[in-house]
Amino acid sequence: MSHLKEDVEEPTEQNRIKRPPTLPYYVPTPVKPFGPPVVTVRNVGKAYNIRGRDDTVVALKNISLDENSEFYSIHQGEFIMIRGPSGGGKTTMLNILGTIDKPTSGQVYLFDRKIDSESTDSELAQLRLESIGFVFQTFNLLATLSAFENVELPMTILGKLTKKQRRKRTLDLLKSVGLQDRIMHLPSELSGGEQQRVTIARALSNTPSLLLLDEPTGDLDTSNTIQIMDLIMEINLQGTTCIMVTHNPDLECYADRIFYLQDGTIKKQIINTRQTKLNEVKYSKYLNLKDELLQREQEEETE
Ligand SMILES: Nc1ncnc2c1ncn2[C@@H]1O[C@H](COP(=O)(O)OP(=O)(O)OP(=O)(O)O)[C@@H](O)[C@H]1O
Repeated sequence: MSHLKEDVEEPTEQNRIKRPPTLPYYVPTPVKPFGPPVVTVRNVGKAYNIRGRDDTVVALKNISLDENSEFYSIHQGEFIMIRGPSGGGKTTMLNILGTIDKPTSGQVYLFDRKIDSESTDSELAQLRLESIGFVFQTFNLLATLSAFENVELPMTILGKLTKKQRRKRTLDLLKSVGLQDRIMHLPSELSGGEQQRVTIARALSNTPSLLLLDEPTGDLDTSNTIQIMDLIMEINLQGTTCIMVTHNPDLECYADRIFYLQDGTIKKQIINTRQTKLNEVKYSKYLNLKDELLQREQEEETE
């Protein structure tokens, strides 16, 4: 089954278009083609044992993302968002897709490689280093290394480039995220938005096929949130598959497809026929207006 954009133009009840890209704070982006499936999930479950107690927490129940089913596989170049209530299993799912965690049952196929409870830690570590980039809410930069050294490190560990090639790629990456003037800064000398840019540059250092992002804008203000989302979308439009967890419903417009996870299962998915960006000025106005209305409502209630 093909899942090119044209195939999903007609919304069904299940795959309805969440929002047409016509609201004033949306900026449409070019329609892009998708490649073959790169992430397939079959009957994945995850149960955590509670230390010191004869008890388990079931975080994921029988999740499948499979061609020919409603929740089809993730295709190369897709931008996926995972949303849902706290404790629903979003981070657990992202960690399993990123091989940071292994499923208790079922299998994940990443670029045709099978990952299950039998996969070895060293095999998964190599797969992560070569093919997967990670961006977290809390930046996770090494505090004693400069922006340059943080970005260069994964390339040094992988050992495929010469020192000269690494240096050029590091500078190119820092330039691509707009940090050419902050190369020697330590993380503590950078703003939150700048630190997240370094994290994104570092995540891209080994040219990953898959970029996983867990609340990448959770600690950022509106302006930085939009700048970081625009940057992630640019990376996605160049062909990198992105899977992002977020609590912010206003960011859904950046995604091609959104999964809603609750109680460890996918409750529904939404397909956007077209990705859109947020226009910072108009979106900020909309947020201010929303705040004003909320404040007025509260004042009226207390009168
Ligand atoms: N290491 C762990 N040990 C035990 N239970 C865990 C562990 N990690 C997660 N859980 C439990 O698994 C369930 C899913 O957690 P998860 O972090 O995936 O949810 P989430 O949707 O990402 O939540 P949030 O939005 O609050 O970050 C929760 O009930 C959580 O308490």
